[in-house]
Amino acid sequence: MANAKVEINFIVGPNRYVRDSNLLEFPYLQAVVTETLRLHPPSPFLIPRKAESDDAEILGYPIPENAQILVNAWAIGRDPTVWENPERFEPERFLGRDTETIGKDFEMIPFGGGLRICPGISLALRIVPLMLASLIYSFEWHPKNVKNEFVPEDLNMDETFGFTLHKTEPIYSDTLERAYNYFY
Ligand code: HEM
Repeated sequence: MANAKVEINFIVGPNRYVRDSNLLEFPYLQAVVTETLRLHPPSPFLIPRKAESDDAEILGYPIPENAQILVNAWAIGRDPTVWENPERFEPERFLGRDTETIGKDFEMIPFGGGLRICPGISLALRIVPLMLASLIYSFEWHPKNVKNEFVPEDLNMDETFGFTLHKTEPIYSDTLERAYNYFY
């Protein structure tokens, strides 16, 4: 977050708003978003498929006709044969890499792939960084543990699986509460 904040402050300067035209100037922030989508894909099993015939085979496993198929996008993004230190959050691994390859090279498929790839991918890859950049630029974020201390290692990063993936224990933030009280 500190790296992203330095990058955003450098480009946006004081007393202004983050604009969508700034996005190409935030390579680190873009890498943070891509790394987040790799480790925490919001749709961990994509949208279920159905095998339409009985002659399908995947890696030698026969797939019965009408079987419901879930693609584990969460596991693909953490495949140790593809990713170095797969469990580590390292945005640097994406610096200099083109996000246009998401969904095409199948190393990570947070938006699915092929004919039924998420049609909102282009919008999402602009709106999410814009929103995140605005939040980082406009607020100080200090996630606290139950003892009201900021200890990054204490953050519970467990996830609950379902049609969408979410944090089991929400991040509490004074800033979030202040922002909420301000608006409501
Ligand atoms: C970070 C944001 C988003 C993520 C991670 C995401 C992810 C996905 C995934 C994984 C699928 C299933 C693809 C598959 O099964 O192969 C999907 C489908 C879809 N998404 Fe998204 N999506 C996002 C944002 C959006 C937005 C902004 C829109 C629309 C404006 C959108 C519209 C759709 C639609 C209509 C489908 C169904 C496509 C079909 O079945 O043919 N998504 N999305």
